[in-house]
Order: sequence, then C-alpha cells, then structure tokens
Amino acid sequence: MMKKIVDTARQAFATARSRSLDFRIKQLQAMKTMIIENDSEIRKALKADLHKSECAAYSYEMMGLLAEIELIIDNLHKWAAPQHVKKNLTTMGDDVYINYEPLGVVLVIGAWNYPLVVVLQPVVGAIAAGNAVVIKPSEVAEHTAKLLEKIVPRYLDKELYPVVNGGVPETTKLLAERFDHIFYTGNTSVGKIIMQAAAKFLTPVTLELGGKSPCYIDKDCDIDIASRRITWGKFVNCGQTCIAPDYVLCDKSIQGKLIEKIKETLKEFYGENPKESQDYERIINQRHFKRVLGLLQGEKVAIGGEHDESSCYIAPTVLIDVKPNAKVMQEEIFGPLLPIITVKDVDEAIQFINQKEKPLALYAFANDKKVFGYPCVQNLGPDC
Ligand SMILES: NC(=O)c1ccc[n+]([C@@H]2O[C@H](COP(=O)([O-])OP(=O)(O)OC[C@H]3O[C@@H](n4cnc5c(N)ncnc54)[C@H](O)[C@@H]3O)[C@@H](O)[C@H]2O)c1
Ligand SMILES: CCCCCCC=O
Repeated sequence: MMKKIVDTARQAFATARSRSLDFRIKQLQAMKTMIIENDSEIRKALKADLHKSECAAYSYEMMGLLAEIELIIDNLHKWAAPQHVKKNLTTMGDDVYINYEPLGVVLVIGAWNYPLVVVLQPVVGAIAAGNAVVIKPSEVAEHTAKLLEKIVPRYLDKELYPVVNGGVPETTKLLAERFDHIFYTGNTSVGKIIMQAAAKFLTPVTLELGGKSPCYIDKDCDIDIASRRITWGKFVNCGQTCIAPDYVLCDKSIQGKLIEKIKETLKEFYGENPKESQDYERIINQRHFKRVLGLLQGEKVAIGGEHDESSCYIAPTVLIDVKPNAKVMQEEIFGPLLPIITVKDVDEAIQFINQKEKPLALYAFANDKKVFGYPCVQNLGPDC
C-alpha cells in the first residue's frame, strides 16, 4: 500500500504538473481555503487533542500557516526565477544562471504538539518548491490527523499530496520507500531512525528535533519582564513546545521574587485554578502524563504540582532546590514543570550548560548586550 501511494505521487510528479508556478499557487490558495472553510472543525480537533482554546488554535497554529501561505504566494515568482550569476574564465562562453528545480517526492512526518502547523508548514514549502509530498501527520494527535486525512484530498491534488495516517508500523513501511527529501519533526531518538532510513537512499533530510532549552536570569535584570516571558513560553501548550524554556538558572537572591512573579502571572493568565481555565492545555495522553509525573517525583514544589490522571491535567509547576543530576534535568521535560537551579554568576551558568548536551534554544535575561557570546534574547513572548 505504501509503495502504491509513493509510486502514484512519483508518477504524478513525472507529469510535471507540479512544476508550473500557477499550479503551485493554486494549490497553496486551495490550502488557504481549506483552513478558512474548516476553521471550526480544526478548532474542534485541536480542542479534542490538546484542549487548545479557540484563541490558541488560531494564534499558534492557523495564523502562522496562513501568513506563510500568503508570503509564498506573494513572492513565489520572484523566488523561483533563475538567478543571474557573474561569468568567470571557465564559464565565459556559457549562459550562466542558477535555476531552482523541485527535488521530486518529499515525505513530511509531523509531531503531535502543534499538530496542524508542524505538519502543514513544511508541506507548504515543499508544494511551493514544486514537489509531490507524502504527508504523515502524528497519530498521537488523532483528531487532527483524522481531520487532515479527510479534508486535504478535498482541496489539494490527491495524487501529488496524499495523507497517510498510522503509527510506527505504517511510518516504518513508508520509510522503506525512496524519497527525494524527508522533513521530520519529533524527538531525537526517532530522528536517528529517520536519518538511518534516509541514508539507505542517500536522501537528504531536515530534522526538527527537541532538546533542553536553558534560561539564564541575571540578578540585575528586570525580573517582572523575565518572569512574565518565561511563564508564557514555558506554560503555553502545557509546556509541550519544542523551544519552551526548559529550566531556569539564576542567582539565589532573586529566586524568591521570581517565584512570586511567576505565581502572579499564572493567576493573571489562567485564573485561580488553571484546571478550570479554557486557556490552559492538557498533556496529550496518559503515556506522556505518566512520563511527566515521573519527572516530578521526589522534587520540591514551589508552585503547582496538582494533577489529575483522568483528564491528563498537570498544573503549571515550579520546582526548587533541584539537583543538577535529577531526572528532570536529564531529558527534555516537554510538560509544565519548571525547575529553578541557583548559580552564583553567569560563568557558573555557562559551565552548567556546557556540561550538558548542546541546548536547542538558549534564553538570557541580562542587561549586558551579550551573554554566552550571543546577543541576548529579550523578546520571548508578548511584551504586555
Ligand atoms: N524543532 C521543532 O521545530 C519541533 C517542533 C515540534 C516538536 N519538536 C520535538 O518533537 C518531540 C515531540 O514529538 P514526538 O517525537 O513525541 O512526536 P510523535 O510521537 O508524534 O512522533 C513524530 C512522528 O514520528 C513517527 N514515529 C514515531 N516513532 C517512530 C519510529 N520508531 N519509526 C518511525 N517513525 C516513528 C510518528 O508516527 C510521528 O508521525 C519533542 O522532542 C519536541 O521538542 C520539535
Ligand atoms: C507558539 C508556536 C510555536 C510552534 C513551535 C513548534 C515547536 O514545538
């Protein structure tokens, strides 16, 4: 079955219809229409999968996707045009230019945490570049996956852009086929499996993986702003965001104020009881609920800690006095737990981070223009 789907996409690509810029733009316009016409179905699916609010569904999933489609439609003719190249001694007798060619059949494998945008955004790019695309949503976000399987063929070319649903066995079978590019979003262990499968055909890959994203707060920076931005970045989508601040490193003298400010901000964002807030998401399933709860065991809770297995609810939780070798420090948390570890200065913070795996993202709140040799990230989250 997988072979048939990929062969059909390859034959459709061979007809060259996906190469025409007008065709690509029509497909992208159709995807835009699909999102707009199925707005309420999409919001329902995201609610069922992750308890996303209407506002979160639009702001974090649909808005970026629509903006990306519009940006590409507006610029595709310019971006896809051959680029002039200056001649040199070896090319002086030739017509010299760079011509952009589609790769062929692309496989897009998505993750469950932002199950619409993480799946469709790479598809948008692959269509714009003239490819056929086999679309594999995450089975973990089952409502969104089923919805994509239902609506995509109603709007897009069915042969060029098939949606394949299923779990590990189906994805494994898909990966046995030859693709011309694989775009995978998900955890690092599976990323290695994807890269191995691609290596068999020397297929190039794009791997959007996870990891730890430390946050450093200097004692002389604006704690109100830092805690507000960290609270947003950490607890949006119940901590299930690839680049969510994973843990905080700060001076002991500011820990108390930081906790107090995070508490205040949580109340403002989610009210007295986040469980009753329409704006607070849920852990995707019981397996991940148990995994996150396992990271909480034995740790000292400064805020939150409440949980309810039947609804996969874990309150926004801040942990203190966490040991550098605690379990919660060993793996990407991917849930609403925020450990705070005190350090005496930025050098100790750097040393701490360098002992661990290379961070995915690094957030620094400091008055210095540069920390860790990089420009400071000052704008995590809404500045309001
Ligand atoms: N860098 C980014 O842009 C980005 C964005 C979102 C999520 N992520 C990362 O993704 C991770 C969360 O996603 P996840 O991995 O739990 O998602 P997941 O469980 O949905 O897996 C991702 C995809 O891999 C497939 N898959 C799973 N196991 C497989 C196997 N053994 N062989 C072949 N295919 C397999 C699944 O079918 C799914 O389509 C986190 O680490 C997060 O940081 C990264
Ligand atoms: C706030 C939207 C972020 C989407 C990032 C995807 C990674 O998890």
